[in-house]
Amino acid sequence: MTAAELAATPQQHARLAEGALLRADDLVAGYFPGVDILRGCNFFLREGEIVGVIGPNGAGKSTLLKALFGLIPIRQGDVLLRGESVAAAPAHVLVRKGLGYVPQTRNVFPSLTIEENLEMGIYLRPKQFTEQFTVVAELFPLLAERRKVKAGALSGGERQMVAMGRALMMDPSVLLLDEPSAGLSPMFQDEVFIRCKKINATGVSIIMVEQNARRCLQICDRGYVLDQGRNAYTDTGTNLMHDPKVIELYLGTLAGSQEKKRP
Ligand SMILES: Nc1ncnc2c1ncn2[C@@H]1O[C@H](COP(=O)(O)OP(=O)(O)OP(=O)(O)O)[C@@H](O)[C@H]1O
Repeated sequence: MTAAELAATPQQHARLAEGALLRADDLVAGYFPGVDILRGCNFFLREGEIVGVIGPNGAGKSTLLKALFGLIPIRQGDVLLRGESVAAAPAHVLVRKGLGYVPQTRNVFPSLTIEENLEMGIYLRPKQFTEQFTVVAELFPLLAERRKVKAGALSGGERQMVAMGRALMMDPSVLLLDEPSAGLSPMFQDEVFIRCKKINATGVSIIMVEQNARRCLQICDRGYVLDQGRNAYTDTGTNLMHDPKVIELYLGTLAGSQEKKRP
């Protein structure tokens, strides 16, 4: 089955999404009344997977994460977490249910130290701070080494570690990452993808929105290409990377724009 065929039918989505950890069915959502950004988007994440979401600028990738995390109202369709509808649940409830979210920008408190930033991540269960800090520091040793340094003094890559570390403090089962490699040097970008694999290996399922489409698809179990708020293609990361239509329509231009950004 080709990527195009998989994306074509909502019935196939419904069948494939059965038993998924997190799924969105026929999602319609937006910011302003009467303006839909997601226009019938289907998505699912199975336990243990890394799923990548790529697509052109403005396709609705970040909006999908915000809708899954209860940050914008869902106008139609449903979001199910372990089979339970959470479409109306606000973000703080979803955090308790095991979702962690790392926004693309303004994802650390610059005037707070690394340690204080991580404390903010577990303010719902402060007594577990020490235990969870040890777990997070195993993934990001730098956070322990520099725990008294203010986040505002860190590099972009280090801030990204703080943001991911903070989201991991609540021991989530699903981590939603919005363009974790954005604005980082190629070396730090690579580091981010390696860390994501390590986090995934600890049992955390990951949804990753990325502009660095090729690198994202390389580490993903499955990927979605969004276009104009709908699924354009979906398949395994490897198949999407080698699908001539996906290359022609999305990877060529996306890869080109990535190249141009590099110094
Ligand atoms: N807070 C907001 N208020 C109003 N409109 C928004 C808001 N955030 C995004 N949009 C609009 O929603 C549309 C989709 O944006 P979104 O950020 O989801 O796209 P994206 O696929 O993540 O693209 P990019 O890669 O450029 O971030 C765009 O037209 C954008 O202008």
